[in-house]
Amino acid sequence: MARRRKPTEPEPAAIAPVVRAAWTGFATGTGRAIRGVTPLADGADREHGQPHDGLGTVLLLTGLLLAVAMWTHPGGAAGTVLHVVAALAGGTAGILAYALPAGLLYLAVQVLRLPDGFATPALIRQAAGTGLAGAGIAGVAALAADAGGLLGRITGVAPAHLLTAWVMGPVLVLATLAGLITATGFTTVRLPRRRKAATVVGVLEDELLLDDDEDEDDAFTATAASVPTPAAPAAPAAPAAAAANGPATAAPVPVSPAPAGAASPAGPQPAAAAQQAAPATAGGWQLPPLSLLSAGEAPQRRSAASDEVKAKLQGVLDEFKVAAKVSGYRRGPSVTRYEITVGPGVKVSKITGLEQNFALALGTPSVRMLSPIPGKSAVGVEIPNSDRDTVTLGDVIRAHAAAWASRNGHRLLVGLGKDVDGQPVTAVLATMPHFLIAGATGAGKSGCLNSLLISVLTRATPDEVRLLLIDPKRVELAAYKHLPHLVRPIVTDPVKAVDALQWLVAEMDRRYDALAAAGVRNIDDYNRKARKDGTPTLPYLLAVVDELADLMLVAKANAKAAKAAGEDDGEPTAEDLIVRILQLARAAGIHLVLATQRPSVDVVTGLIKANLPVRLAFAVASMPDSRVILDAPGAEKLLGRGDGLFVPVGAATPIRLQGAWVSDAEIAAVVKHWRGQQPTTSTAPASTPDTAPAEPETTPAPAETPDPARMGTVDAGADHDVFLQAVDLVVTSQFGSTSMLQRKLRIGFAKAGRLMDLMHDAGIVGPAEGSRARDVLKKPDELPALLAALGGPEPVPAAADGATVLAFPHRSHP
Ligand SMILES: Nc1ncnc2c1ncn2[C@@H]1O[C@H](COP(=O)(O)OP(=O)(O)OP(=O)(O)O)[C@@H](O)[C@H]1O
Repeated sequence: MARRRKPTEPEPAAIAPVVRAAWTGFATGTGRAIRGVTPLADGADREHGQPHDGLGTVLLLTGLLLAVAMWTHPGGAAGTVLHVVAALAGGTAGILAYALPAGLLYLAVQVLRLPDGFATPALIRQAAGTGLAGAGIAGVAALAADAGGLLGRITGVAPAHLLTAWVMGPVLVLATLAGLITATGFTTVRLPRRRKAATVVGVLEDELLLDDDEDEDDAFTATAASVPTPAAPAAPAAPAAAAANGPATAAPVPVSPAPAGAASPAGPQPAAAAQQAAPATAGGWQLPPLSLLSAGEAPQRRSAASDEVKAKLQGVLDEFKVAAKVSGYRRGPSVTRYEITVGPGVKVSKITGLEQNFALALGTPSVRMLSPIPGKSAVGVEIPNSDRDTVTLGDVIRAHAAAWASRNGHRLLVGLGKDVDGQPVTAVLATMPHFLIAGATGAGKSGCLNSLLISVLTRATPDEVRLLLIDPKRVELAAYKHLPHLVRPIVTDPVKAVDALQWLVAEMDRRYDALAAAGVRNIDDYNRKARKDGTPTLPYLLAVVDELADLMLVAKANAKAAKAAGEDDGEPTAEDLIVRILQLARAAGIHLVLATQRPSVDVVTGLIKANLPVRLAFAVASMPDSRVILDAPGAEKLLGRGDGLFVPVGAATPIRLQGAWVSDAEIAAVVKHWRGQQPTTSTAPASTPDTAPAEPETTPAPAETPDPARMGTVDAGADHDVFLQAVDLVVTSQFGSTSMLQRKLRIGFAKAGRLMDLMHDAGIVGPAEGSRARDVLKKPDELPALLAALGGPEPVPAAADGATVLAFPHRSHP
């Protein structure tokens, strides 16, 4: 008769889930502890499943039990049990039983830290090699001293009956050696393989790096002779050599190993390695060390909170009887993406339709569904992490340490952040070739601009990249005002910002003239040729506008007011200029980064958007705002503080990323590094006098001494008459403004800019001073003699009233 269970006795069915839950909790905790001590390997969590915590924990416990049994001899009842275990192990493996716990513990750690499917071939190879070596050792031990246990008898004694011990001995030794070689790979030469983030950006970056290799190599070789030997990055090790390299290289670059926690998810490319490989100097400039950029927190791959969310999502699916399974998750820096595998015959819309229910179950409005997850046949649900990780630019750069350290890569390589898989996202601004960053206030635009600028400043000298910073908000970019990379002081006045854009258009035209004269198609070809010919190269020009709305709206308001007053002079608007640059500037090496917190159609107009395919949206207030930026909804569900959606070149779907962060202290350190540096040699002066490094805002540029000897040599070619009219206008009005010349002489901006440059060459006006009109260095009473010197008509005698008579009748202004 079956025993009746007492009413107080728990049902076995009720015990089982408790035990299972306790075991799962224990195994998960063990796995997390192991992973906390030994971080995942490069790319370990990208394409693979979760680690096997259950199997790993069983192996770990077995290894520990055997270790205690074999290596210690405890007394008491436990000792008796362990003695039996040791006897069993010894009987099976002989003397090898002493090494068995070490093997099991190693295997357990590998199973716990490596995700399913990752490094499986390597693990199988190691296990097979170890097995073969074990069989060989046990066989030899069995033949020599009957100490090989059951295993040794099978592998050594039994075959020796057939082949004799004289044959089996050497065979077993050879088998042992072969096993050891297979397991350790001791004799194989392993070339390091570079792993890259499999983003569209990464691919582009690869192409670019390869493309540039050849000529950049040339450049480096060519300059190596004329430039002092770069100071060894590990300068403390070779102070004497560094000191011998002249002033620019004498100061050793401080190199410190990456602070604790610098391990990046993209793998073991240690910061120190990047520093060692990076040349400290380039063209006489000294590049800042990457150690100025700090490391973030070590990313967490799993957390109890994420496991809980996974269970809740599964709960919702079960509740609505949808045959789908939450098969896993990827924990990114700010959100975790849960993957739902859809069962056969289940409509995907049934899952996506549960968005509100997921939000309700989790108590968060920010649920974003992806159907499907790009590259996978699964539906994604992105849920904000309760504890977000800060992604530092230092970590993103160090994850691409090799690319950053290399002088072969593109100077406009920038770190943007990390994607949901925790992989670094980088981009080459030159391929984009322009970039729109938009988001509500506080969403992370300035953080992103800082990351872009600091990325460039860690790799590019002023000979290689020049910056034009337009900051109508006045404070956002102020930290950069002392950089030698600036082509002019930071422009803070929206009206003057339009002048700066005009200058940029003129610079673009001048560059096109230079490209045409050299018979090349773009700046890269031009620089390649210049290096071969030993002539100056052209720097890239990166213009950053923070805030586009101020510029567009103020300029629009001014134009409207001028029109109302009947003064519409047909000058190009900010939009006209921006569109022109967006359309044409790429070949000239000019790239625009536009940031705005007003993603409305009057700021990000259709024309601007049509020419700006690469965009990054941070959190916005509404879906229409998201549509303005991305042509799709999604940005309204972002979390702010650097959580963004990035549309790279040619991408169909945006990449969700957590923007990289640089602190004010890091910006200050990098700017301080550059401030005050003067190159010992300069390989690439700017293309025009206008692109010479600007004096800081506080120090007005000294007026250039006019050189009368230069006047006769000024040659305006076919435009000589117009040039003389321009000189007349400028000297008479004492106003060295390019736009004034445009208006009065009805000429284009490029021509007006060229005439102004000629006047500068002739010592009539001073150098360009930001967006201000140039100083006029000639007085009206000097005009007749001046015109005569320039080959103009004979001086006209002064009028009887003493007023200067203009040598040229001005065209009437409509
Ligand atoms: N990538 C990031 N990582 C962590 N925190 C960030 C990040 N970006 C921004 N934040 C946080 O959000 C705050 C606001 O960011 P930021 O100044 O970049 O916003 P913004 O979009 O430029 O705003 P505004 O338009 O008002 O200037 C920062 O002070 C910082 O605390």
